[in-house]
Amino acid sequence: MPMLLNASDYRRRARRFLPRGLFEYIDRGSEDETALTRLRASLDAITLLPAVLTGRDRRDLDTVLFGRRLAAPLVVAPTALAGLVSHDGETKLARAASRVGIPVCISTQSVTTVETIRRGAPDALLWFQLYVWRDRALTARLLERASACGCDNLLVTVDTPVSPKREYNERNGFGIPFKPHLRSMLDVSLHPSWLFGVLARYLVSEGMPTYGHYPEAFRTAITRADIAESVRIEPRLSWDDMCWLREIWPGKLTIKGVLAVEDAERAVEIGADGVVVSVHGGRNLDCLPAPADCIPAIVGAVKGRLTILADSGVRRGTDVLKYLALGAEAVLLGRLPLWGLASGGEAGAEAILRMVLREMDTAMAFLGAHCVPALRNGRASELRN
Ligand SMILES: Cc1cc2nc3c(=O)[nH]c(=O)nc-3n(C[C@H](O)[C@H](O)[C@H](O)COP(=O)(O)O)c2cc1C
Repeated sequence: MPMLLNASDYRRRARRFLPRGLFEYIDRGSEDETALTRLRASLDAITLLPAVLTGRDRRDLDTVLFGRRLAAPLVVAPTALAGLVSHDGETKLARAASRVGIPVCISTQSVTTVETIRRGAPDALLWFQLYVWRDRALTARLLERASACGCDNLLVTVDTPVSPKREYNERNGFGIPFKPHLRSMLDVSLHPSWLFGVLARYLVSEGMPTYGHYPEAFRTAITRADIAESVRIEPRLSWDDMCWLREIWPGKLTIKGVLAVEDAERAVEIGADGVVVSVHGGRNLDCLPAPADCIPAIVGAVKGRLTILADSGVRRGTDVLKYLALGAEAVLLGRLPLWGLASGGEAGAEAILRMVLREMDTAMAFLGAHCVPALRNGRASELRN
């Protein structure tokens, strides 16, 4: 087994294990992938200023988020189809996150239902990510299920009104439901470990994997346009919908995909508890600004009235520290846990999370920051180039 010492090692291993269509679905961006490049450039441009001679030799990463103590200011981000990366992948991610002491956010578009994930990971801190479906009654029913499973934070994703343009998915024949064609069949057959270790295990148990939360009729009769239409992501989503969700959702409400100060202020007005400053990992609109460039203004406007989370582009513990130093209270990790999952299942997901924690700890030692608030309040926040 090759040494997996950083995120690139895990990514390389994931690339070998996964069919190309699935690997690229996870790895790549949209259109010309300039958002991906911008994300890295923005994080790389940030420097952190250390405090020396602090007289301390231990760092504490624990943090209080939405009133709950966590082992670290990290969250496993919602990622559609994580269950394709490893058999039962979403439950494995939940168990890995639970062992590390951080929450995991289940996607509306997970392969495995929230009920099954809860059964497989009874101690996990579960959050739920919502794509609002056109049929609000079906949407409300889905939320009841998430709440009944103990999901205590709802992340409503508002940055995906339409399907992004990801040309490689079309070229690779990657789509849901999976429609076999020559290229994708060849791709799968060239990855026998995935074919037998993941796909075949679904085929012999529950059949072809698909979106587990979608109504039975949608999953079995995809050609029935009326059903597909009812669970289409609502393209006309508005602040009224957020008010409706605030009324019906009993837990914390966080809006994911906010970049403008005005939108963060609206989030406060409708009674949201948090926002995620995110560009969806550079997977949606290719000309969005980088979150690092948006966080300071949002923090300046709404700090103390909203919990501000961030994601996109994190590949090192130092990237997490940079988002924290800009004022985010926690950071979501999307691709990293998936690469860990592909590399070594549940143990791989846990290992990559622990690697990020170690990288954070080492960097905090260099920075003279003994705890997470010290990063936010200390010299590390006087840092932008
Ligand atoms: C394969 C994949 C699937 C994703 N699916 C969802 C999703 O279903 N809902 C959502 O809100 N965000 C989704 N995202 C975005 C992540 O939640 C997160 O914003 C992003 O991955 C963070 O960037 P990073 O991957 O660079 O860490 C997905 C990301 C990836 C990589």
